[in-house]
Amino acid sequence: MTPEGSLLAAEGLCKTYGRTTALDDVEFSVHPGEVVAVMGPSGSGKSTLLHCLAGIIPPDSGTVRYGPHSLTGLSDARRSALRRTDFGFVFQFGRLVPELTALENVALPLRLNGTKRKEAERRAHEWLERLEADTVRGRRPGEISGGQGQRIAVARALVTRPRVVFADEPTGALDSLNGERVLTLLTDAARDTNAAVVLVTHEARVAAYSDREVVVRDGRVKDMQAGLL
Ligand SMILES: Nc1ncnc2c1ncn2[C@@H]1O[C@H](COP(=O)(O)OP(=O)(O)OP(=O)(O)O)[C@@H](O)[C@H]1O
Repeated sequence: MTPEGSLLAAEGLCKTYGRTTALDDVEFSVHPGEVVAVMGPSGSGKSTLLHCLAGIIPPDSGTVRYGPHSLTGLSDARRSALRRTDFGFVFQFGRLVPELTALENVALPLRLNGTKRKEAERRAHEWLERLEADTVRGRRPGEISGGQGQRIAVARALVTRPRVVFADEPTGALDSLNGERVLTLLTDAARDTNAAVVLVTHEARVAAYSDREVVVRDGRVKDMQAGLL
């Protein structure tokens, strides 16, 4: 796939940790509304790719373009601001704030972006309903199940209406039924809002929820549907 019309595109990404090559001349792009599954064995470079794409870690060389912005050329402060407004994140273990209720957790990204409490909680409530987690809105993360926690994490990632959602093994800690429900809710919601999704996983079944799969092996990316494997 060419990066033409893409929302996020990386070229020539390289990243090493000491003697380990985590990314080796990687190209990657994703379009608005597209769900791309990033697959590959453990240690192949999937998380490093996701972190470089999201501007969390800088590559040693190469570029990441997000819309008109060169992420790699922005200051740390601008990159952080862009992450808060334009990107959403879901991790393997929700990473919810333990002291806050589910509703407060979902409202948090809006509050950090300056939205007033009442409006932030109204929108958080809507997303909790959509993610089928409204019944636990008053509970703290220690008082809910793993599946409920991941639904809350997805609601929190989507509440700001991000243009790109980065999900790193979002169902890795769930049983298959809960995992499938979370994936359905995540990808449906992202498609409805025309958000792009970069979905890192080593579970083959997750690919069924994606529009395209790429495979990372030894730091190199291969596009399955481009027939390069
Ligand atoms: N902070 C770090 N310091 C040193 N080496 C690292 C660091 N982060 C990643 N690596 C190494 O880079 C390589 C790629 O790691 P990465 O976490 O991107 O792989 P992955 O495909 O996401 O693996 P997994 O599926 O197990 O999460 C691995 O060899 C890993 O050990």
